[in-house]
Amino acid sequence: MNWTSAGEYEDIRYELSGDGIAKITIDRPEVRNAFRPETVIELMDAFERAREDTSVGAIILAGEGDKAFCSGGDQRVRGESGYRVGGNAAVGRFHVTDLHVQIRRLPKPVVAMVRGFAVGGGHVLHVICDLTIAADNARFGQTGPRVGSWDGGFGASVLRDLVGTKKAKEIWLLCRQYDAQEALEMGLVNAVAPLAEVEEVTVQWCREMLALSPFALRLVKSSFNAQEDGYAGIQQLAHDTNLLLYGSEEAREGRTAFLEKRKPDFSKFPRRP
Ligand SMILES: CC(C)(COP(=O)(O)OP(=O)(O)OC[C@H]1O[C@@H](n2cnc3c(N)ncnc32)[C@H](O)[C@@H]1OP(=O)(O)O)[C@@H](O)C(=O)NCCC(=O)NCCSC(=O)c1cc(O)c2ccccc2c1O
Repeated sequence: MNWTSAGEYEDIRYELSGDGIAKITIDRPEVRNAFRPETVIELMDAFERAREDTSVGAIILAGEGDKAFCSGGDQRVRGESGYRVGGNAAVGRFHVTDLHVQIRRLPKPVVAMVRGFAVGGGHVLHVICDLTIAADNARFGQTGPRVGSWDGGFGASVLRDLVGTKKAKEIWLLCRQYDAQEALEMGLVNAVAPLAEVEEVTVQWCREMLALSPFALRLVKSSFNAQEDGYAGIQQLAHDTNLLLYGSEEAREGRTAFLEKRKPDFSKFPRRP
């Protein structure tokens, strides 16, 4: 696959396939692609770039190298109140909270391509993605309670939706690791491919989606989130469908009547049964 670099970053890479796929890669292999606040800020910028680019229809999230997708928050910059910008900011926070919401809200499918470890906050990242394609060397797990942390947000609720309550509790309470085949069997990933072929397979899945109606895919994603994300999810689905209403003659009559300072005439539009 020939990727073209399309953005200048320090901790990540942003690349385009040329046929509608953006690939965002966490590029910190020396720490198994752990993220620091700066990494998350760059990831958010790249996801926004992919969202705004109308030539992009699917996004791959990956980690550099074969050893890890992502090992979660960089423990070297973890402070008393979160992760610290520059490693020494007086007050830290969880920048990743906003990234989770951004990936859920992004109206294009996001596919995690997992090679090696997806653990801790790195595991949560793949859980939040719409699909996961795992290499046969992938290993999954939560590590929070081992390092004095946990994620009771999407990292618990969406995980439970995927694998069921007992299994989700097992994953969090025991901090075990699971291989790619076990992950497939429990519904944590969509497919497993040989390490050497995982990118080809991931791109193929993206291309299958690129051949489909982009607006239908947008609605599929927001309808799943509507149930899982409560009011915020309903808001996303409602606003997405309002985009469709805006394109109708009926809605145009309302806007045009306002601009022409007359009463709208909706009489010609059916009151659908
Ligand atoms: C990922 C591993 C299983 C890999 O093991 P392996 O044996 O292959 O490699 P090493 O252990 O030798 O690691 C190589 C090298 O990388 C460094 N490193 C690895 N992970 C991290 C990390 N997360 N932070 C910093 N550095 C890391 C390691 O120290 C080595 O460095 P050397 O200098 O010695 O070469 C294994 O490495 C592993 O288990 N890593 C830790 C995984 C982990 O516990 N992650 C943090 C979980 S908590 C979290 O991620 C988290 C983040 C958030 O933002 C949250 C926000 C809100 C709520 C909760 C959050 C949250 O829980």
